[in-house]
Amino acid sequence: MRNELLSPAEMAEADRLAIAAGPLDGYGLMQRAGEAVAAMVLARYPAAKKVHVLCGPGNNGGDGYVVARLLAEAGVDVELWAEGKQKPGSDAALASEACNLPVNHIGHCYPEAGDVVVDALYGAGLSKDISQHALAVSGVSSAERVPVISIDLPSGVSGETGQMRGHFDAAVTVTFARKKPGHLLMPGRRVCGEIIVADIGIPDSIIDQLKITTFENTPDLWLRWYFPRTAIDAHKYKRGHVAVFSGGSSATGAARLSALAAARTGAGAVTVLSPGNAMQVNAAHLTSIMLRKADTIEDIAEYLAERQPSAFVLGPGFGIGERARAFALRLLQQNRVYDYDRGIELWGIVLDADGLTSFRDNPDTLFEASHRALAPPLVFTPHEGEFARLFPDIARSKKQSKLAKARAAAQRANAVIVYKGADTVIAAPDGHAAINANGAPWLATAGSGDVLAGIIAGLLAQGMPPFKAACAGVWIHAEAGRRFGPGMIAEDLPLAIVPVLHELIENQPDLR
Ligand SMILES: NC(=O)C1=CN([C@@H]2O[C@H](COP(=O)(O)OP(=O)(O)OC[C@H]3O[C@@H](n4cnc5c(N)ncnc54)[C@H](OP(=O)(O)O)[C@@H]3O)[C@@H](O)[C@H]2O)[C@@H](O)CC1
Ligand SMILES: Nc1ncnc2c1ncn2[C@@H]1O[C@H](COP(=O)(O)OP(=O)(O)O)[C@@H](O)[C@H]1O
Ligand SMILES: [K+]
Repeated sequence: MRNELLSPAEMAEADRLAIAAGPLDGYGLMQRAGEAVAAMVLARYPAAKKVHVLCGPGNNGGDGYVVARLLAEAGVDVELWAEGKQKPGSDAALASEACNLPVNHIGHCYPEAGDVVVDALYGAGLSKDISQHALAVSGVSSAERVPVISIDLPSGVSGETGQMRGHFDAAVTVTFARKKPGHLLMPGRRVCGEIIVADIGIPDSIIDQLKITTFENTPDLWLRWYFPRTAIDAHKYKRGHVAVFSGGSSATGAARLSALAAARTGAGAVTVLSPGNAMQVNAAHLTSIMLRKADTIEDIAEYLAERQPSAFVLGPGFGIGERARAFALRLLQQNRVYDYDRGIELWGIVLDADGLTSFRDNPDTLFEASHRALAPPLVFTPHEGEFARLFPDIARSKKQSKLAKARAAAQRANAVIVYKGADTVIAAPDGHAAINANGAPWLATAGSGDVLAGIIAGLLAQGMPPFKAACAGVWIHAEAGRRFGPGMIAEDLPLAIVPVLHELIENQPDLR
């Protein structure tokens, strides 16, 4: 499955290249788009009393005229409703000329129960708020439970940002060639319904020419080439050793959740680094996970020299303040270690929660350390609040999408950013980014983020490159939560990832 996400500008470029390469011209692509939508409507809604096709002035509307013509030819009762002025000579104008149905003004459209609405008002060209008339049709459709089939995007949703300027609530959205970021980013994702990607004759070779750097986060992105393989002669330290910093005696649970998750993800050994005052409570709750005292910078230096762990988690339940800053900066002083034989980084750091918030007053000290030439691979896992503390100006931007914000932050921090939420975005400093879409609201439970940090560290420790480790970690975490469903608490998650891992490995013969 191809999982590139195309911005509206990239889609327009694909369109241009496809038309230049032939054999289809713009009008031909529009016919194919209309055919795909009409076929879907006929297959899904064979008993529709009436199909209302709403056409805007641009090419989205053009697709709509093709749909209306094809459905009418198939014997469906079709009514056409339009708004806006078409450009004379445009493909859309040609499509409307080829459709002989009477055109009514959208202001008079009142769909009734049993009807179907095809929303072909605005797609990639959305440039302002949708009209009151369009909103009224959307409202009546929802109230009457009339299914809306949106062409390309629910009108009002930006394909670039997922932001909405008034909107339709689609049952199905049919888009072309590839999904767009707006199909996966909130709030747009909420109103797309089922998303169908139709092939309209733009070949993969054209998409390849665009050098796309935005992807839907699916296993295709990281499973085949990057997922850790466990060598037949592995021993525990060869499988990676994760160290997780614990908070003080009343805040140790978060670190243990991370530690357990790292171990379940396949790290061969995991150690909780605990303040002296929390050793007792940690010891009482750990079995396979090791425990070691780490109160000072010197303790960390000693540990680093002695055990050479392959990944750290710093932040969950750690406490905000000078100690977190000092520990993080000490880890960042350590040089990266690249194993040229195996082609892997030998260690990396996941900074989460308090590890991020501790730098809110002076994030530049963190960024200076992360930009040092030999600094180790870094993954930050902020939720929205933590993101705003570290990157307040980026967070404030009204214009930028969550995708653009995560990219800007990754560049500034020279770290992989996992900008969490229902539409988690993973972005790398080199501009690659992925949007995650397999989660479920059950994941919004205290400690869930701590588990995610542990999963990512577990993968980093096994030599997975940081962007791929972050993408895989987010997907596995989301998949485990989605499958577990209601009633899940963070304690359940480390065990819930096991069947997900089994399935991934089953589906990839050379990982078995
Ligand atoms: N390969 C492909 O990509 C293919 C794409 N195809 C289809 O083309 C679609 C993109 O077409 P498009 O570029 O003509 O843009 P579209 O969304 O029809 O709107 C542009 C017009 O609407 C106007 N307008 C915008 N918002 C408005 C508002 N809220 N309220 C009122 N007016 C508003 C805007 O006005 P302006 O900003 O110019 O003032 C302009 O006149 C794409 O989504 C897909 O369906 C297929 O044909 C097959 C191949
Ligand atoms: N509505 C949702 N749908 C899918 N995933 C969600 C949703 N809400 C939260 N999540 C995920 O749950 C996790 C919560 O992490 P975080 O906010 O750090 O929680 P905590 O600090 O309690 O561990 C993140 O991975 C986030 O992406
Ligand atoms: K639309």
